[in-house]
Amino acid sequence: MYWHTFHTSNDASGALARAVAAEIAQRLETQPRVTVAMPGGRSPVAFFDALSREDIDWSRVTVTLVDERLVDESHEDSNAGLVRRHLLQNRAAAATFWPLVTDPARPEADIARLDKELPAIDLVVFGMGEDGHAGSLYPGAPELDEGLDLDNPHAGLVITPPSAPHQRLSLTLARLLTAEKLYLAIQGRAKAQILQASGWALTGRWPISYFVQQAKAPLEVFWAP
Ligand SMILES: O=C1O[C@H](COP(=O)(O)O)[C@@H](O)[C@H](O)[C@H]1O
Repeated sequence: MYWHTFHTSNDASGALARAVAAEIAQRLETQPRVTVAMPGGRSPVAFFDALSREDIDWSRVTVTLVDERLVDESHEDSNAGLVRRHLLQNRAAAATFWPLVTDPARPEADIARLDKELPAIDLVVFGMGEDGHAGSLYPGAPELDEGLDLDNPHAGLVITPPSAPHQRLSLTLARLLTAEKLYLAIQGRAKAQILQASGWALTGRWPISYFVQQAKAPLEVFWAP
């Protein structure tokens, strides 16, 4: 795990946008397309706005999500809506968006679609809650073991968070760890403490620990107090 520490969340968002854009540009030199899975929630707005202005060949970039709430895209809590409003703008308007949820009433149909059609993910940018949830892999969710099972053959699953609104469709840990690089964007001392503690115990109490204690994909942390 590599930590990058910044004075302000704006500094962290700008640096993360530059790092992700540089990684995409470098990959586009040797591969035809790049696919990036993005976070939702409240935190990524400044990062999305900065990344949308980066000068890369967005026409060869596919953007998908790490997780999505089972709501219509017009709902204020939709992660797809957030990506459309803040990332698929400016230069990034040329990117292709690959939504996780097309019918919130039938997530099992979207899970089958993910298994068949989700492109290979090159990069993952994700966030973490103060309870240690990563993406929508929530502690205490009845489906958590399935989501953390590295032998789970499915790309996604429905998650029922015990302490947050909406059922979710989340990519599985197994699928997220197929990425070649992981970027974790977090803010605040409480999240930093959880992340540090998660280095000591691999536990469903802090699902983030499964990303910290793995050797498949390098994890870069962008943090500001
Ligand atoms: O519910 C979610 O929460 C996490 C963390 O969100 P944040 O706003 O506290 O950073 C987020 O990464 C995830 O994609 C989202 O659906």
